[in-house]
Amino acid sequence: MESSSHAASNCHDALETFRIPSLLPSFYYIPAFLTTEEQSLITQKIPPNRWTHLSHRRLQTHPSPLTATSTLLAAPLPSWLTTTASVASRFEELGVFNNSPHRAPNHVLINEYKPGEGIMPHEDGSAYAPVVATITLDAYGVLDIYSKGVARSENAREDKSPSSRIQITRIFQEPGSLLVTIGSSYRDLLHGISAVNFDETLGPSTVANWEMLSEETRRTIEEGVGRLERGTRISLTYRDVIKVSEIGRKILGLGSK
Ligand SMILES: O=C(O)CCC(=O)C(=O)O
Ligand SMILES: [Fe+2]
Repeated sequence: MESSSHAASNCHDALETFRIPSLLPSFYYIPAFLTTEEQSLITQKIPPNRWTHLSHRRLQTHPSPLTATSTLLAAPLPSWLTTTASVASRFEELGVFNNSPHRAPNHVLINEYKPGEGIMPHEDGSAYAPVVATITLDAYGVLDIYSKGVARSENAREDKSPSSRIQITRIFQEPGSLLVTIGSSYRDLLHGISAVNFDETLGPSTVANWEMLSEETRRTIEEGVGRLERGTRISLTYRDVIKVSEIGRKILGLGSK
């Protein structure tokens, strides 16, 4: 859909260089956003006592989980999430949050996936402005992208089964990379990570950002004939929660840290 690139570019000029060409116009892949050293600086700062254990991954939320009404109690993000490797400044340079209400992230989810773990296809929903900046740490990831529509079926009930969702493509996330999902890609598509120990059939025809991967990554995948063994991947997803309540700051005395 080359014709839509101009409309998408006006506020995200710096990001345009990194647009994944074969997808809807609002996925951007920035390889080597962080060096190996910068990745470990961040990994070392992740607090070991903040994990919530879920069935197929573990999760932590900063500065705090949203309330039942999808509201963030105002509090700054911990500085290690914004100043380490100048992450927040690098987002600014790229204009990642230029169009979001607070023009900067105010919420970060940290997910850790061991080999064989993943996350079911889902959408991130309307609590957040439609922009997510995902940093991949330590090991590669493969994000499966699905349309919200379901495959046609003779049996209407079957339409609701997860297997009938239409997988559009996959995005390969190298360690240290940044993936930015904006606008229609955020609103109109689902994403998930399959709970496998090996990814199979990786290659130019199945990975949307194949041409943007390093030669080393492509060679490794080719040597494995499209098969790659998962390691333990940590993802940091930076978001802008739309509703923010100052009550947390005023009454609970939060935000002074
Ligand atoms: O780990 C990822 O890259 C995806 C995480 C995710 O989709 C989520 O937390 O909503
Ligand atoms: Fe998600």
